[in-house]
Amino acid sequence: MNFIKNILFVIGDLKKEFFKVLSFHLIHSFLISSSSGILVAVLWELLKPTPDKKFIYILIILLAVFLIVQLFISSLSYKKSSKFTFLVSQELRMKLGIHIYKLSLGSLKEKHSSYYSSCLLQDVRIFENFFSHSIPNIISGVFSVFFILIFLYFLDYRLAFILTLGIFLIVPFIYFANLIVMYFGKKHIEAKEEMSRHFLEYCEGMKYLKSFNYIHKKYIDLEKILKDFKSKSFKLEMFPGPLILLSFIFCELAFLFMILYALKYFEDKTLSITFLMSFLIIGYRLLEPIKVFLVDFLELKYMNNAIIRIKELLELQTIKVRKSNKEIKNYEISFENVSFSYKNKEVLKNISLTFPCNNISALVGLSGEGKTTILSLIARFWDIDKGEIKIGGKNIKEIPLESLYSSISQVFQEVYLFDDTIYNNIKIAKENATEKEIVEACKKANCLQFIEKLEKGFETKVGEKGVNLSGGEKQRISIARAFLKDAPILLLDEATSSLDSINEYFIQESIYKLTKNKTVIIIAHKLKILKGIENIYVLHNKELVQRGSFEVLSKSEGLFKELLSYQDRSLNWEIS
Ligand SMILES: Nc1ncnc2c1ncn2[C@@H]1O[C@H](COP(=O)(O)OP(=O)(O)OP(=O)(O)O)[C@@H](O)[C@H]1O
Repeated sequence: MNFIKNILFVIGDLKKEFFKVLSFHLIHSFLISSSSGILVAVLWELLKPTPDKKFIYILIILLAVFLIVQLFISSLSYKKSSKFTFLVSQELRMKLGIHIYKLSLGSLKEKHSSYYSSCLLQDVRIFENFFSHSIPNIISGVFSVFFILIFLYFLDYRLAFILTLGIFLIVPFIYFANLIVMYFGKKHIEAKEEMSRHFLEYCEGMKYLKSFNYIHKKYIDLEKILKDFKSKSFKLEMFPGPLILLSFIFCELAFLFMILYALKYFEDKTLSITFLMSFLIIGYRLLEPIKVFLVDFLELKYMNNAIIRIKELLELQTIKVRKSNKEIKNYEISFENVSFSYKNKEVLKNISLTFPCNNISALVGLSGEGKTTILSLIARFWDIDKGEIKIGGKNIKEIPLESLYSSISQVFQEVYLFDDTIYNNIKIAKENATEKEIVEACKKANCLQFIEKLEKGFETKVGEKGVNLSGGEKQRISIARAFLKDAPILLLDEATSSLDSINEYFIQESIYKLTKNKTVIIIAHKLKILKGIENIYVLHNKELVQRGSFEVLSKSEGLFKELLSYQDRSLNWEIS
């Protein structure tokens, strides 16, 4: 009965609408069964020695009315059912979308992005198909069988009992077919996700596959995955199939068995010809909904697998915000004995540092020392294991996410652009930004010139992940976003690494202007650009090893001076 719980879980607050749809299907199946009753009445009248023609006409008119009402209710229940289905799937997709937004990056990264897209698209689609096609069949199957059986019991309980027995005999077959669908259905859904993941990688990584001449190997992998999917699809269809066929055969056998008994009772004179004929007609009508039910009931089990995955996604840990009455006094950021690990890999150990407001601070260290991690922790992409991170004296775990995100502008190492126009890509930083503000931000980020040179200017589509733009152009757009957002905290992670020297110079100037009343943290591998910065933190081996101004650090013995000297040496390096 887990599947009922699962269905109710997915339906959520729409239970009332669901029961309305159910009641329409119920009325519909009642009408279908009742029309069989009218047919029997016609038959009874016809088999009388002197049939009452007038009564037969009345019955036929009644039957016609029933059929019209049935048609009306059927189209109404179809409409209600479709409306309900698309409402549930829309709500479900929105619920999943919001849930994904609330996940910490740690939870989010536990699964491949194809998992989320297959949950949102394919699994919800399975659910959609089930609700729009299978639920009506299952409900009308169950209720039609129920109503017809009641009617048959009124006619002759002995024959009705034989048919009931026949129906119960198929239960073990359904049970085993269900187990098979549960098992192979799960594997099938997983294989589908695996296939979409590989296709995605195959397309996205094409540039690298070509440059490393690796396409052939990747194609063989893809072929294997496609074969695996084919085999799982085949198993899903083939293994439960014979059991369902056997169930059909058992139903037909039960019907034949019933005929044998009916003939026996007829010979015994305990069954009249009228009842015998009625049983033959209506009893046979019982088989149709049973068959439809059997096929669609398996769909239910397949859908159950999809719901289990949807539930799994909804159970992934979201970021929690603790209640607090404390106000943010300013935008100073402080780390107090912070330790952090990615799963089991410790990256930061007992780090304590302060990034003062109205000031620029910098993080320096070798590659992989945890600089980007520190910026991610400020934005609460992950939660720390130990210690406290505070903004203006308030623990970030107590700051509502919306307000935390709106306080931070971030320029990431990797720029992500949406497959939209340049204008809309910049505007994501400030929903209600005016055109003037966007142009101003572009001027500061030194990207107005290149945008205006494009044929469609701001309306140019950047392509998937910004493929139509160069690395430097993408980076400037991402800087323009930060200027536009104008948040009190600015986090710059190698923000100018893809730029030529001229652009880098002008943007740095803009950044320095921007930082007057902000808390700015810069990560830069080119240490020379940190000249004049008072707060530089040097990380090494998970710990903070040096702190101080550029002037002091460049003269003191330590990692900073060593890094600086290597940079000087690399500048003087030449191909001999
Ligand atoms: N999502 C993640 N899951 C697991 N480990 C991660 C993850 N992100 C980063 N790491 C690891 O954490 C360590 C610190 O990474 P981080 O990106 O913070 O370093 P960084 O100092 O910014 O490096 P770089 O200067 O090369 O950008 C690295 O060893 C990296 O492999």
